[in-house]
Amino acid sequence: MKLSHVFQSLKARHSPTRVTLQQYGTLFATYLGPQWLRACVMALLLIGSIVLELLGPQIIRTFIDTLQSDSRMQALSIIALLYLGVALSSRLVAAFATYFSEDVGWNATNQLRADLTRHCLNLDRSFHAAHTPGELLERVDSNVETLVTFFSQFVIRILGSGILMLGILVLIARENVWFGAILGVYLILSNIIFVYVQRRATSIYTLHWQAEAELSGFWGELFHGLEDVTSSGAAHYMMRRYFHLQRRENTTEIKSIVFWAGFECTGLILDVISMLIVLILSASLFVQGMISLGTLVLLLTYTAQLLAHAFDIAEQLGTLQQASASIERINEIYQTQSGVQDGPGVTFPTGALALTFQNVSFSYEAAQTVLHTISFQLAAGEVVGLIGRTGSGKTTLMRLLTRFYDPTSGSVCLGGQDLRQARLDDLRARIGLVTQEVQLFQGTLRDNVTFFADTIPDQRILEAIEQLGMSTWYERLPQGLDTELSSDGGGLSAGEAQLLACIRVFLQQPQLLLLDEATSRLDPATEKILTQATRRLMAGRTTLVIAHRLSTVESVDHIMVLEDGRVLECNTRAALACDPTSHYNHLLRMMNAEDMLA
Ligand SMILES: Nc1ncnc2c1ncn2[C@@H]1O[C@H](COP(=O)(O)OP(=O)(O)OP(=O)(O)O)[C@@H](O)[C@H]1O
Repeated sequence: MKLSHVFQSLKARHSPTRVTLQQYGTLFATYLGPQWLRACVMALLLIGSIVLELLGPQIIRTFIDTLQSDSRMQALSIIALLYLGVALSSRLVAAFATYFSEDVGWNATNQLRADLTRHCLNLDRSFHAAHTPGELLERVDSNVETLVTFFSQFVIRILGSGILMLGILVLIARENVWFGAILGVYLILSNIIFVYVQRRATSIYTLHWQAEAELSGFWGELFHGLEDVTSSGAAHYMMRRYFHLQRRENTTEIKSIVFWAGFECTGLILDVISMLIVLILSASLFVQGMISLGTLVLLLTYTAQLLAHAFDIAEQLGTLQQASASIERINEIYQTQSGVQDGPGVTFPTGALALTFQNVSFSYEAAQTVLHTISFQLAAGEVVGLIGRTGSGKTTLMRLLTRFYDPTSGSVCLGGQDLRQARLDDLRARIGLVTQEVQLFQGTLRDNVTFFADTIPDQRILEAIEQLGMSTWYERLPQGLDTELSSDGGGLSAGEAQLLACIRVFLQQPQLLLLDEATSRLDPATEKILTQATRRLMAGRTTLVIAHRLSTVESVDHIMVLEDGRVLECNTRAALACDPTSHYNHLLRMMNAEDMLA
């Protein structure tokens, strides 16, 4: 059972935020269930340490009572040694229990993190447009991190302390019912207070994490756009924004600290009052001769243990508060379902795929239609050049093909199959995409072209480089496939990054190719290699190329001109070039005039 099942019940709740006991239970069952053997060892060790801790005061009582009635050294020494053995074993067992609980906690959270990452990867573009990478990092990593303690410490300490306190209460009640009753009332009272505080604190922690996530999101954006920020002298404004977000994060953190301090103080006051009552009561029972000195010490030790564990529980409730706030924030992501759902699956033909847009309209937001009833057809293997002003909808059209979004109305068919019927993985494996901004990763050239897939042999990569006509460029790289690249470009120009993307796509062997030409000015050598590589990539593939230069569309079969999300004209390149009334012809004439002027 995966996280989706855990949170399915959350969706049915009235409040989208508060986590119920049942849901905690489901979470534990999901992530601790597969580790049941370790969890059992952990529970056994836990019970062992509890029994040993309960034994300690009993041995002390026997020691004191023996000392008063029969002071033989041998008996006393045996009792003292027994106490030492029990105390040592108790520590040893507790240490093993902690080791197991940490191990179980890490395994559980690693699994949770993997489930959450997978879920985020499957969400559509509108989700990623609404959440910055920094914010997602905060949720997938930091929020899950908080749950390590929840899965490990929480179980061992809350459960352990709870059982221990119950045991102590029973043992105290056996000695004196009144004692048991008073301490029982104390526990119920403190429990009510803890539950109340827990409910209040969750919203405070949530606010704090929201502020933290915003700050992380800001850092992510700042470091990603560092070049733009510094070159435009905007560092000062960005720092102001940073201070604003930092102040908000600090304020919420202070609130949560103050709240927690108040909570601890309440616990402390309750402890002092309880200890005072116990002291007065036990002293009067002893003076009246109703209990022995050993029993008096036993009662006081048990009471001290009881209060210490009640405080420990209070501390652990802090973990629970943080955990519930984390679970809520994780749940928020988990409740988000992708607008693009997997289809039942279809069989695509082999080779290049025909493409049909039928009355396709699309809007990112309901109020603004970006594409208006677009219809066109491309036969298998044809190449269409898309031209149009900025904002005319070229990129959006491509996004519909990769199903980053689905059309608001109409349909897109590839190889005669409606894209919505296809499985996403299957569809995307058939489409090669070269975008303007190629994302590089920290790693070698090999890692970057294979997306870290170690199943692709070097020989295949080198063949791809050769077949794309990029050998001259490759030979210039200092360490060949081992050349280290970094996510900020690592010394590669925009054109070179597109070369790298061409290798990626070539290795993928897609049936449909989508190219978004780099807008930045390329040096003539790189441009030549890139032009050759893209031509070879296009061979035998249906291709849609967003062209920012007219020279790019010189070799295409069809040209489609987009304007304000509408197809202005779509025909063979030759037909449009010959038609003096066409927009393309107008652009050609303008270009020629510019050339003559130059
Ligand atoms: N994620 C988004 N959310 C909302 N609106 C968007 C989003 N992406 C693009 N748009 C809007 O959709 C319209 C078309 O944008 P699109 O990026 O498809 O144009 P384009 O022709 O590719 O432009 P360019 O040549 O500058 O890349 C624009 O008005 C743009 O503001």
